[in-house]
Amino acid sequence: MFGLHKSPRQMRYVKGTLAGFGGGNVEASYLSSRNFSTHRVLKDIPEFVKIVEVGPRDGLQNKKHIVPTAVKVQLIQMLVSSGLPVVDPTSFVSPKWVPQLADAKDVMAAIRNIGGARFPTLIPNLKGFETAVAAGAKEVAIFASASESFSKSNINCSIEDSLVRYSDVSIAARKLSIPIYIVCCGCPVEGKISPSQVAYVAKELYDMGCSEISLGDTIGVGTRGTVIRMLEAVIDVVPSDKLAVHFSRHLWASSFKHTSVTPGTRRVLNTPLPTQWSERTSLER
Ligand SMILES: CC(C)(COP(=O)([O-])OP(=O)([O-])OC[C@H]1O[C@@H](n2cnc3c(N)ncnc32)[C@H](O)[C@@H]1OP(=O)([O-])[O-])[C@@H](O)C(=O)NCCC(=O)NCCSC(=O)C[C@@](C)(O)CC(=O)[O-]
Repeated sequence: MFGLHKSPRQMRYVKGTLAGFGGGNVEASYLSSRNFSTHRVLKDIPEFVKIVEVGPRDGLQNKKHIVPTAVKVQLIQMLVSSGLPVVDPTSFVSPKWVPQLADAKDVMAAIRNIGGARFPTLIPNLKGFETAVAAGAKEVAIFASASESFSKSNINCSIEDSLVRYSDVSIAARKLSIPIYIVCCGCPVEGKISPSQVAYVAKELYDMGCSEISLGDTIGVGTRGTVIRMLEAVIDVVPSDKLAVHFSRHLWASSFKHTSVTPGTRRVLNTPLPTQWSERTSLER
């Protein structure tokens, strides 16, 4: 348990069942951890773990059938009731691109006053930012890619254009907390993404004032080895306490089973509800 490695006062721990992860929880996974400190990023374990549940947005954005707004709201309420401190509720993206989340305003209106959790919502540009804030969002997340092809297929612009776009958002959002997502381990079009490329995009986002940078294994091809190399490159340029990770289920499983990339790297873990990559490909054009 954390206490084996940290003093009791350092043991801040947010406990939550990992949706879609067979009901296992983080604490139990850590108890079975072994093999610390072979890598720089594994030298320490986090003081606490924050779970960000992204299911209502990431899980539902690729579903073939559009889930009714009331069901989404109920899902969010239940996730908050289960004790999850941060839930990604929806995204303010183009309804032509993601019709599954065209009801973002209604979802936000229904959940904005739910107490006990934060609701960072995903936005792709200034228009999304303004709409989200008008709908009651108090926190937003932008999503950049370290893959040129994925950036184009996901937000229809190059990496450099996305950084300009997000710089505008960052200026507008200065008073808000802005988590960031980056595709890091692999790209459906280009394949492997180099750690230095991830580090470059992460640093740009950090420099523009993003409070948190979540590195995403978006298509679920990351391994413990590739993620460690990527994290080592990123923590050279961004403080580790600003980093989060967003893993697919298999990476979650292997990370926690075999010790994990999370010790020493970050306090925030994202956990999407189970989705199949075959469903996710619907986002590509
Ligand atoms: C970025 C755009 C909008 C560019 O899309 P575009 O077609 O290039 O945009 P545009 O500027 O040419 O505008 C086209 C139309 O979209 C409208 N528009 C423009 N912006 C918005 C907006 N914010 N909200 C609503 N509408 C918007 C705009 O007003 C216009 O409307 P029209 O004049 O045709 O009626 C589009 O590509 C888009 O929405 N992409 C989002 C796709 C998406 O949601 N992908 C999934 C994200 S999840 C992810 O990336 C991974 C993550 C985060 O989960 C982490 C992980 O899994 O690892």
